[in-house]
Amino acid sequence: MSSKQQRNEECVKVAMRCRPISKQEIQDNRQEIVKIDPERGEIIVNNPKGEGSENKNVFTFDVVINQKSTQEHVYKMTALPIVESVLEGYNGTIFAYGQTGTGKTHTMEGNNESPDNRGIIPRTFEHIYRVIEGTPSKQFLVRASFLELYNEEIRDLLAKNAKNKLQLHENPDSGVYVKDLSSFIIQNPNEMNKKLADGRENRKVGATKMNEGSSRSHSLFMITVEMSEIKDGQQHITVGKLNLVDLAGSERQSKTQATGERFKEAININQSLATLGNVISALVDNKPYIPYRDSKLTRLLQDSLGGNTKTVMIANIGPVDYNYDETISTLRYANRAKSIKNRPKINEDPKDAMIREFQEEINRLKVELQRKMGGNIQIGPDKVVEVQKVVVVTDEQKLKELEEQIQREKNLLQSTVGKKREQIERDLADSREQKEKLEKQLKEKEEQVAKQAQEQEKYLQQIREMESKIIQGNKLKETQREKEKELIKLQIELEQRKQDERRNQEELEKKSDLVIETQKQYKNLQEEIDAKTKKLNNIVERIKQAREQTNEIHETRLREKEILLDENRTITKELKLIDLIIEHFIPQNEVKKLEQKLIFSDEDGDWNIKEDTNENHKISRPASVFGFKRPICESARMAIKFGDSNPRFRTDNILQLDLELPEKITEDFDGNVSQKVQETINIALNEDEEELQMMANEKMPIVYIKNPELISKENALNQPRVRLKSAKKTSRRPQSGLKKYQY
Ligand SMILES: Nc1ncnc2c1ncn2[C@@H]1O[C@H](COP(=O)(O)OP(=O)(O)OP(=O)(O)O)[C@@H](O)[C@H]1O
Repeated sequence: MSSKQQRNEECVKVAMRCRPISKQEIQDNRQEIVKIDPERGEIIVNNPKGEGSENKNVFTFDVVINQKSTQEHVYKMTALPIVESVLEGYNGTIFAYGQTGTGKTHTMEGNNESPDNRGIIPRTFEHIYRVIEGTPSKQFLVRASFLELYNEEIRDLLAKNAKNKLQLHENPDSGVYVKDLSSFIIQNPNEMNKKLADGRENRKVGATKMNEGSSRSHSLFMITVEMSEIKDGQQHITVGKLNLVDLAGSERQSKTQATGERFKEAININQSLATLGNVISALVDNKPYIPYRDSKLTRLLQDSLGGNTKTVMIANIGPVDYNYDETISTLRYANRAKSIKNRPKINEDPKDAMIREFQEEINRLKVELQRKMGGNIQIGPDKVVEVQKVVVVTDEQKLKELEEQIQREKNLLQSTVGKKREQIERDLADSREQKEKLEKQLKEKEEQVAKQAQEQEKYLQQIREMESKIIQGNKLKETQREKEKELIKLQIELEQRKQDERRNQEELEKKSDLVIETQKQYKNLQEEIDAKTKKLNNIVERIKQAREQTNEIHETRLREKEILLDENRTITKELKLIDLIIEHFIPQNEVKKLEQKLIFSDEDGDWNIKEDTNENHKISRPASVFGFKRPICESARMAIKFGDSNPRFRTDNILQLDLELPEKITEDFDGNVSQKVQETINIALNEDEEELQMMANEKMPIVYIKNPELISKENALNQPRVRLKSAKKTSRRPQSGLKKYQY
């Protein structure tokens, strides 16, 4: 936003007015909860249910008006500066807001009981015409319209048929306007008051439990003041528009006990007021979208809230405990509205100014009149142009001169006619016939003059009528107005300074509150930081301890690993020896046979001999021989024949027989190992350690070591799982001194 725009910014001025306690409230023994300090612009509302410092609500406004203030004071403090601005060409809005029965209509219209009771609207009328009277340098055209917004429908209160509903329209130049709304040119305050009274007659008013004569609609009295001035030979037109708004009261259905039509009215009233609240909030929060279109009320007030208008909001409240909630709600509403920024500017030379049209029409009529007169008294064309020029600069003096000229010409004409009549009478004797002829000519001339005079009168009448609509001040009142203007200017300046000081003070207080709050927060933060630092130190200490423990565990594990490796080496060594012995001293086919018969049992974690179910492996015996207990071979039979009582070959059942020893082909061991065997053993024992490392896999989870208790489970699990080199071959009874270890 440019600095120029910022300079033009002006906040909505908010005034608060509290009405006096009513007779009914006194009768009901109601407690007064509102205290007002007009000097400080402060209002304190005590919460009837609250306790201690909690029960005080303090608000500051640009203007606060207490219960005893006069209507004149209210006018001076709120409307007067706005009306002065409207007469300079600004737009202005004065609107009263508040709970039902708090004095909005009293503030805006007042009552007719006495002149002192007149409200803002009638005082505005007087003010406007007083200023006009004291400003002869300008011409004014004042128009008035009056409408109400009832159940979201717009009605023209000054129309012949006030029931017709009107529509809202918008155009880029003049903004939102009401189509076909009647507008009356008004020349004085009395006429204006008459229009206000006429409109009031048509306005929807009903009794609620809260207010006998409650306004059931929002009303809007619009005054347009067009001003024309000649400056440096140039015509300047400015237009000021003033909206005087009396809103219907916000209310709670529970309190008003409204039903039927009243209930519907109340819903609509509350709805449009809620929208007004939303617009205020959106403007204050600088939202990108302002919901003006949500109700007709906000559309009508669009220019007054956040637009090109100087706005005063008067928040009306009641003084007693019963209305505490509504009072606080109104004050909060008003407090927010204080921050709305408008950008008022003078409306200069608008295209559609009516005063320009009027002036042009008057000039046209005057030129026409001059032309007619000129034609009669035979004024040359050059002279007409001159007259035309004079007429263009219209004023009362010039018109008088014109009338005098007409009169002079009339007199001249009459004296000429008189002289001619004398001449005719003198010549009468000469010829009767000539006399009659001349008389006829004279009569025709007289008729012509009369007709012309009539026509001139008609034009003059028309001009006078149009000119009367344009009002112009009086020289005599000019000095008085100048003085009054000076005084008002000083008063406004003084009041503005006070209000600025108040706003600055409030801003300062807000800032110091913020500083205190920040300090408090800082203190809290410092405490939080201290607590967290303490926690952090504890955690660091615990981490340190944990690290030390981890190192210890690590070292233990390394030691355990070493031991385990050591054990592994020993086992591997032993296993290799066993392997070697098997390889070299047990026949391979026997080893294979045994391997096939052996099976590892997961249950008991040991090798068992498998039961051979293969039929082919079963020993087939010879079929039984009759007369013998069991099968018997041929040689046994022969032996029986030769008297042998136990002729069976003992080899029939080798398990019951001693082994038939093979023929001895080795020498007895005499303590000296042959060189070949010794070399083989040495190779096995000196083999690379890595190859000796043996770990069982899941199928072979058992190894035999000397000290299994030295291997922790953890270590065992972390060992690389390597299948025993000759697991099958070595899976036999362990060497003495080795113990079974299972991973
Ligand atoms: N400042 C005041 N001094 C004396 N009487 C007042 C004042 N304000 C209001 N009253 C009286 O209180 C009554 C209610 O006031 P008024 O009708 O103006 O309220 P309202 O806010 O316009 O109500 P509604 O919203 O229902 O139209 C009227 O009788 C009025 O004369």
